Amino acid sequence: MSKIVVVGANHAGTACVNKILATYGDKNEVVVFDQNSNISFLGCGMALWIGKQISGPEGLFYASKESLEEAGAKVYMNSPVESVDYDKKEVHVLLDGKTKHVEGYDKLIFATGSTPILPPIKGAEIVPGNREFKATLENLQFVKLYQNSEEVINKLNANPDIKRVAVVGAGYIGVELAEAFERLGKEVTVVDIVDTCLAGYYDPEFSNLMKKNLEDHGIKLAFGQKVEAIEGDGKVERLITDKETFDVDMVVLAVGFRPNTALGDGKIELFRNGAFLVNKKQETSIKDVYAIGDCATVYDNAVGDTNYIALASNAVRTGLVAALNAGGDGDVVESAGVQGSNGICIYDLKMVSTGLTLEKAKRFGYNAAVTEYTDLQKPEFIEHDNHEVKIKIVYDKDSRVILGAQIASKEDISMGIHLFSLAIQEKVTIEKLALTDIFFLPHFNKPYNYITMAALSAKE
Ligand SMILES: Cc1cc2nc3c(=O)[nH]c(=O)nc-3n(C[C@H](O)[C@H](O)[C@H](O)COP(=O)(O)OP(=O)(O)OC[C@H]3O[C@@H](n4cnc5c(N)ncnc54)[C@H](O)[C@@H]3O)c2cc1C
Ligand SMILES: NC(=O)C1=CN([C@@H]2O[C@H](COP(=O)(O)OP(=O)(O)OC[C@H]3O[C@@H](n4cnc5c(N)ncnc54)[C@H](O)[C@@H]3O)[C@@H](O)[C@H]2O)C=CC1
Repeated sequence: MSKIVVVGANHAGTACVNKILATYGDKNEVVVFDQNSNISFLGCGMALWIGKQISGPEGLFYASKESLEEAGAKVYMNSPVESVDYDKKEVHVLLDGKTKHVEGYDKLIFATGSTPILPPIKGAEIVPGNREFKATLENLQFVKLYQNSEEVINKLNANPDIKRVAVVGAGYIGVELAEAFERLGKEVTVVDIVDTCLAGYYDPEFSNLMKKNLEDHGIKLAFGQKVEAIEGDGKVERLITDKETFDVDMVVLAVGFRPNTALGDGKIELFRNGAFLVNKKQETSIKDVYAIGDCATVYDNAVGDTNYIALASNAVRTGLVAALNAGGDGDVVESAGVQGSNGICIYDLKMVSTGLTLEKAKRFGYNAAVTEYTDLQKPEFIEHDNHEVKIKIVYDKDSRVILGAQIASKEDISMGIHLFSLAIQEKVTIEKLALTDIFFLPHFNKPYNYITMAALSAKE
């Protein structure tokens, strides 16, 4: 019997632990340490909870210490792993945040995730040693954990005077929270250093749809501005950028995640952003040490190389791969790689994307071209609930292989993006996509649907 120690039990850790125990039963002793008091919080529900679109946070958890223990693991919560002795194969833990404890391992799996990036903004600091990203200035909020959303909600409930909220970062978290605060009747300003929103996921014409959507709902956009300082007498009063000063009562910082890899202690090879560099088996550069989820790299099929993409979907899948490799007797399972598929729904605008935008494809050196199409979801004779859909496909002019896709509509077009995710993974060409069998039923789509039409319209 071998002992597997898992550090971190959120989405990656939970998936991994459950898979090891379900697949290899009693072959392994599984010991789990997590520094938090809860696990499996679905951050994606944070905006829905804050914006009162769901009644409470209860449904945002799908696992617990008890459920992992029922599956057969030994789980220690509130127990940070402080260091690892890779030669002796031991982890050093502060059990319950108090008692020093040493646990030996045969295999070690890091699922330590990520932390919110703290940009160099005067006045924006985290209380030293605080693991819940508490800022020194009151009403300056980081948003990652369950506790963070709870704190925001408690403050808003207790202080009706918090009327003006600035969100720094117009990525996925920032845009979702902007909607949530606006739904609460707050005056919302979204600031981003680049001159658009969702720039990592969409080309400008798609980002512009979201921009307009936000503005149509009264959200103020301050794009292309660098935040220099957050000021106030003990609590937030002003947000100062290189161009403007905003009087605000709360500031939320959401400018991306940084991998949490301090336990590597300079001994494990890292990617350029500090993530644990792993191969397709989730192995790090140290034997018997694996890394999964937001603390690790992924193999990105769209760029044909290692990359960093922090998503719960990647966390779960990398957890499964590590479980199958670490839990069995020399089993070898390789990740199929990822495309960074993602989606967002703000008010009634739904946008999904996968792979590379045109701008990114060019940056990665592809001779990239695009084909676009806009049409109704269903035939014209369907007079109700029939909205326009905009699609853009990015492909490589030389190899003809599909590199990315973006779709936007008021319709639920989310399932369509999975086709493109698989197409990128399997290196499907734009010509092959044009002849792909896509069913037709007027309740759902058109015979010459926008996917086929976009592919058939490829000119270059
Ligand atoms: C507001 C918000 C919305 C999001 N929405 C989506 C979405 O819609 N779709 C999507 O795909 N992704 C979404 N994400 C991203 C997603 O939440 C992350 O990609 C995911 O949480 C990564 O899971 P993980 O288990 O790898 O890491 P984490 O969730 O960061 O978990 C790491 C775990 O490790 C523990 N840990 C860290 N260090 C130690 C240590 N030294 N000792 C013990 N324990 C330790 C932590 O307590 C934590 O439980 C969202 C994130 C946020 C914040
Ligand atoms: N729907 C989904 O799939 C969701 C996914 N997530 C994931 O969680 C992770 C973290 O999300 P986000 O924090 O929103 O990161 P993000 O990468 O989506 O967006 C960060 C934004 O901050 C901006 N920015 C960077 N530095 C800045 C600075 N100094 N000042 C102002 N703006 C700055 C960037 O231009 C970018 O628009 C991402 O990997 C994201 O994909 C989060 C929420 C929802």
